[in-house]
Amino acid sequence: MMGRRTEASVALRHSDTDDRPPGVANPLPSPMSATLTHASDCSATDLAAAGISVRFQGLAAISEVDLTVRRGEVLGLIGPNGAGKTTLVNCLTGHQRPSEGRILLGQMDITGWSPQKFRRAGVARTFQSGRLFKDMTVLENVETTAVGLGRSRRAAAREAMDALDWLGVADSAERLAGVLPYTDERRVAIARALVVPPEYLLLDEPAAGMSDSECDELLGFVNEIPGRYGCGVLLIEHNMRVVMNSCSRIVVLDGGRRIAEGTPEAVQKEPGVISAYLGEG
Ligand SMILES: Nc1ncnc2c1ncn2[C@@H]1O[C@H](COP(=O)(O)OP(=O)(O)OP(=O)(O)O)[C@@H](O)[C@H]1O
Repeated sequence: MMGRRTEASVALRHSDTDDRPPGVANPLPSPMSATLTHASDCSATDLAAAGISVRFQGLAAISEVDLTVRRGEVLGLIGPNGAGKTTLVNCLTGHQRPSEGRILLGQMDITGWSPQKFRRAGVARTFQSGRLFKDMTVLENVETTAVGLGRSRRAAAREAMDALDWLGVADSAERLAGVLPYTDERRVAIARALVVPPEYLLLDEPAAGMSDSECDELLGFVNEIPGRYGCGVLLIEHNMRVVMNSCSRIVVLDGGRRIAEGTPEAVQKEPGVISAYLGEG
């Protein structure tokens, strides 16, 4: 995982359009400037955190954070290690109950729902660790999710193969998930999250530990998800080159607080962001 200074140096050097790598699609048109968004501004279908705080035995992991994910966008969530990114995603997917604040799906308050209920409502995620069932085949891993979401076995098998095929891992369908190479494991985890198409997909460092080319290839798929599946994507990613190329909008956390939000160009010029990454006061 990259440290503060390394991430910053990449972020601050980067120009958002000029050196886009092969395989990484053009970013979506930017829907907003660097203005802040609050849950009360969100549309009927947005997924939003409204004033979310989480405390662990007195430690404030995140404090009064607002964030809105919209259908059709790739929203980047960045911040130094320990900034609260995973905790926020856990709240947005039902894996962590906030100490304060609300999670909204459109106008519906879904705070406190179970992760299964979030998924049935259309909010899917992947984890930093793949969390595949290692003694099941790749196909069974994806198929089981679809059956759990109400698909017949036949429809589940078909949709699972479609998702695996699109992500380039259909050849591994009958292999045990436990023997997959790391990059394929990540792709299968995304296939599982997409199998009954969600309205929102939250990806927690999907390319962590990959080489630059593996990372670009995977993020090429991520960029296509909104167009192909019609959903909104929230992407936690430490590789700033990838974030700046992939995301139409970025939210920055530091010390559990949201310190900036806006387009990649706007965010990387924010003094608070530069300071957070450089550790300057
Ligand atoms: N279950 C927990 N119990 C106690 N403290 C926790 C727990 N989960 C997270 N924390 C703390 O909350 C803070 C935010 O952690 P979190 O994992 O959300 O940050 P992050 O931005 O995702 O970090 P990283 O980039 O390293 O994955 C950290 O100080 C972390 O140690």
